[in-house]
Parts: sequence; C-alpha cells; structure tokens
Amino acid sequence: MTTTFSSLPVVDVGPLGSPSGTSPEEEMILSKRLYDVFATTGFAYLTNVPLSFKHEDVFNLSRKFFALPEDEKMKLAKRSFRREHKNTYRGYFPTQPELASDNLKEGFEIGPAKPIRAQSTISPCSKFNLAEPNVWPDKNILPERPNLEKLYIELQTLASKLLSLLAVSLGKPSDFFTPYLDDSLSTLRLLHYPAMASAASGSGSASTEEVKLSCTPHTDSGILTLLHQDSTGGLEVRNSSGEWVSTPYVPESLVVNIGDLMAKVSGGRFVATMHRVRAPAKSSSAASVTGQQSDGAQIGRISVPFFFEPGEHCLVRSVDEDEGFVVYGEHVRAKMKTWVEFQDDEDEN
Ligand SMILES: O=C(O)CCC(=O)C(=O)O
Ligand SMILES: [Fe+2]
Repeated sequence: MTTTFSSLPVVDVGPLGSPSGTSPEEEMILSKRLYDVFATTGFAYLTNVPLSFKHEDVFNLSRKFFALPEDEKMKLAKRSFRREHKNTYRGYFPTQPELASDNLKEGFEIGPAKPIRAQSTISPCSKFNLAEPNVWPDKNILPERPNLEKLYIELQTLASKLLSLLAVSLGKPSDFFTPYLDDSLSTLRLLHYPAMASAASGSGSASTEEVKLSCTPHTDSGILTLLHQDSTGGLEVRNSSGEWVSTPYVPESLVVNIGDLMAKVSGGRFVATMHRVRAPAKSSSAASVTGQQSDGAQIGRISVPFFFEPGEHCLVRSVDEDEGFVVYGEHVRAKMKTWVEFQDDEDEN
C-alpha cells in the first residue's frame, strides 16, 4: 500500500554493475530493499546504475532528436498523425494542444532493434501493430541512432536484472520473469515538454493549489519504468494522503516505478503509484532542446522513460497461483484507448 512518504527512497544498485558479479548476499539485500520500496512508495531513485551513458549523453541524444526540423520529425509520425504512414506503435508524436493542453509533450518511441519473430495474431484488422519495426530519420540527419539502440539494450538489461531481484523478493525463482524477455516489446520514449509562459515555477507540495500540468496524473500501465529526467524538475508522485511529492533532480540517478500490470502480478504487494508532470516554466536559465540558452520557443523539459514490456503473446500471471493470466498484447491494447498520443477518429484498437 502507498504510504505517506515525503520524498522518494534511494536504492544504490552499484553491485549490479560489479565486474566480478553480484554476490548472493548483495542480491538478497537488494532484493529485500526493492521489495520494501515497491510495497510502499512504488517509486525510488536508483543510484550507481550500470549504464555506460551519463545523463548528459542521454539528454544530448534526445535534444538532437527534438531539434530536428518539424517536417523531418513528421516524416516519422505515427499513423494517427499521418494517415499515409504505416507505423502505428513506434515513431514520433507531436504536441496536441487542441486535444489536451495539460498533456503538452512531443515524443519519439523506439522498440527493439531486432525484428520480432512471432507475428501478431490478436486481430488481423487491429489498428496497432505492436511488433512493427522502428522508424528512424536518415543517418545524415540523426547519426545518433546506434547510440540510442545501445541505450535501449543497456536499459533492457538493467530492467531484466531488476526483475530477477523482484522475482526472488516475491518468493519465486530468479528466472520467474525470464519468459517476459521473449520478443519483449519494451519502449524507449524520448519526451520533450515545451516550456509554457503561464506555468508557475517552484516545486513544493501542491495538493490544493492550481498547477499547470504537461502530463496528467496517471499510473504506468505495464511492468517497470526506468526514467531519466533532466534537471528541470516537475515530476510529482502522489502519496497515500493525496499530497503531490516532488522528485527533485538527483544527478546520474534513474527514477524507477512499478506499473499496473506488475502490481497485479505481485498479487497486490507492489503499488503502481500515481504521478504527474508540472509544465516547465519559460525561463532564461533553462536549457533549450538544442542545448543553447534562451531559445525561448524551444525551452522545456527532457525526460526519457524506458517502459519494460513483455512480448505480445506473453501470458502474464500473478505470483499467486489460481489468479488467472492476461495476454500482454491484449492488456496494452486496452490501455492504449486511454492514451492521448494514440487517439484518433478510427475505430477499434
Ligand atoms: O516525464 C516524466 O518525468 C514522466 C513521464 C511519465 O510519467 C510517462 O511517460 O509515463
Ligand atoms: Fe508515467
């Protein structure tokens, strides 16, 4: 159950990157610690993460993408934004001020680099192909593609290490979640929240005051999210008293949180905690997407969530036997109906 926390706990996952491997004792300690935080706050900072990318590397990759001309980004737009395009699940989505001014963000979504073996069989007329390949700008325009693919692989590896610790913490063998890795659909999402002139600055607790949002309150739908957030601030997590707790920037850390499906898999032991993002205020001290100062139109916040996702056909069962299962593809399609970046006027998902 979520508790009345007033800040996020910090979990040092340094041992996961140790060249000599993690000792059984370190694994037990980490596993217990992760259980405790996911059973209470559902959110934590991970420090000493085993990634070869520094924060600035990640944010620069992302800034390079968002600094591309609008027409280059729109060449990668999902079909909901460009009818003639084939890509439905991967690719670019522009800001949609007319649809949701409190969800003002543009994003670029990347799935696994290697093609997914199993074909989609859920519904031949489905409007979303979860297993579709990535779309990329031309190499001359965005030479950073190999780095983004590498970042994806490193985050997937970290997520799978965390999942094996979580399996143990739930009284299961460490390979309990290994089937989730088969044809995993994990998504690396680059996000840019444009700064808004009307947004209030400051990041104190804000349970009552009117705040301008760029991402409305939600829980993540899936298993596990690993988030790079830049130093702009704005992510807030709701505690059991209904207070919005700010999650200030911690250099080189990742924010990790549990999604709805993992809360279910854990038999309700872990919590999927509500969170939201305050609109970044226009300010001359914030960095622009090009990394330059004072580029008024482009100033904003960059974040890079990585959503660990099982394969489309994966049977996701609760650790408590007899609770039945859900097929991951069906779960995600049902959730997509509620996501602003997947709304359009066509029929079925
Ligand atoms: O940008 C952030 O800090 C959080 C984004 C988020 O919650 C999401 O994309 O689900
Ligand atoms: Fe989220």
